Amino acid sequence: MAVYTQVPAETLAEFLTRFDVGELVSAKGIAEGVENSNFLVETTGGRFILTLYEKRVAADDLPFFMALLDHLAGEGQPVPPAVPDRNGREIHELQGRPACLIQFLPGVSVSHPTAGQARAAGRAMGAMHGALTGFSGWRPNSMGVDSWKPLFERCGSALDQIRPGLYGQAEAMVDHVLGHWPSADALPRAAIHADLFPDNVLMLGETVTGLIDFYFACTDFRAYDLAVMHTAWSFDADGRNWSAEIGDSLVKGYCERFALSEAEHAALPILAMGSCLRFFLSRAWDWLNTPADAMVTRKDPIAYLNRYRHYAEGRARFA
Ligand SMILES: Nc1ncnc2c1ncn2[C@@H]1O[C@H](COP(=O)(O)OP(=O)(O)O)[C@@H](O)[C@H]1O
Ligand SMILES: N[C@@H](CCOP(=O)(O)O)C(=O)O
Repeated sequence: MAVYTQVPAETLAEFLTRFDVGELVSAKGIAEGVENSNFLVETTGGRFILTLYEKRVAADDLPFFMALLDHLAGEGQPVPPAVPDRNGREIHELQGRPACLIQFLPGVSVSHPTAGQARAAGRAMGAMHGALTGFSGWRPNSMGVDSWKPLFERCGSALDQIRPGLYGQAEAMVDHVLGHWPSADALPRAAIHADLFPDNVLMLGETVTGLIDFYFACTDFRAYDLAVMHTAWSFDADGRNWSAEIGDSLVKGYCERFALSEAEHAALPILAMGSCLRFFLSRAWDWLNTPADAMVTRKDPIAYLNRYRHYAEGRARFA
């Protein structure tokens, strides 16, 4: 459960008076998510998501995320922009944290996507990339390739507390990925989501109703976004089994909406290995450093070591 910061009902009711959204009816902490504190807020005017930004989201980055969401919403993409207050402000402070009131979108995130759902999600990413070609905002990837070795070093030998021998395995992954990563100008760069896991795609049946959680969005290789999606969607939870059907459906759907160049397609395996390393490292760090009293379910880093091996050994491929 991701609620790091509690908001008393009186404080929330007072906060909502800044907006034209009616009066507070109910508020519930949201179980899903690991990064921020999220609440489902009902008012006499409708439903909203209240997000308090924690640890990895820097307040200075919020204007980029909000501009990205406003741009995508303006292009008709299914994303939830922030609700402005009566003075047009989207970014606020609540309980000492940066906070936004966000439009609520219908839909549920799927745990076991079908091929049809994977294809729809791939299409949604392709359409989002198309809509972002006109977006000029820029943000470096704070969880990108330059951060991986420092993060590995910060985890250090404590990795062996997660599983004996993990430090050496992680070191080999870092060496391989950094040694084979495409040079900065080798592939097209653009604004990307960078975390489009199934839990960040809301669906009703095979229709995508929402793309959410843009708080890792950044400028990076565009094809890296598809690689992240492939690593997140086409395996079972512990990363032991890969589904060619799901993986191929994602890529097929994506290419129905946005073209992949030959160079991007050829780079997908190393981009996927980089994605596995990135999520392995952030999960390992969180595993070792999440406060004992945080209402959050830690995510298993080994599931990303397992995925990495599939790509490294050619058992997971790109259509
Ligand atoms: N705009 C939204 N509309 C509907 N539900 C949302 C919206 N934003 C977030 N949620 C719900 O809150 C959960 C956590 O949000 P998310 O942004 O993924 O959190 P975190 O940043 O902590 O990972 C989502 O899985 C979803 O259930
Ligand atoms: N998707 C990442 C963690 C980031 O959490 P999210 O809830 O913001 O998607 C992972 O699974 O490690």
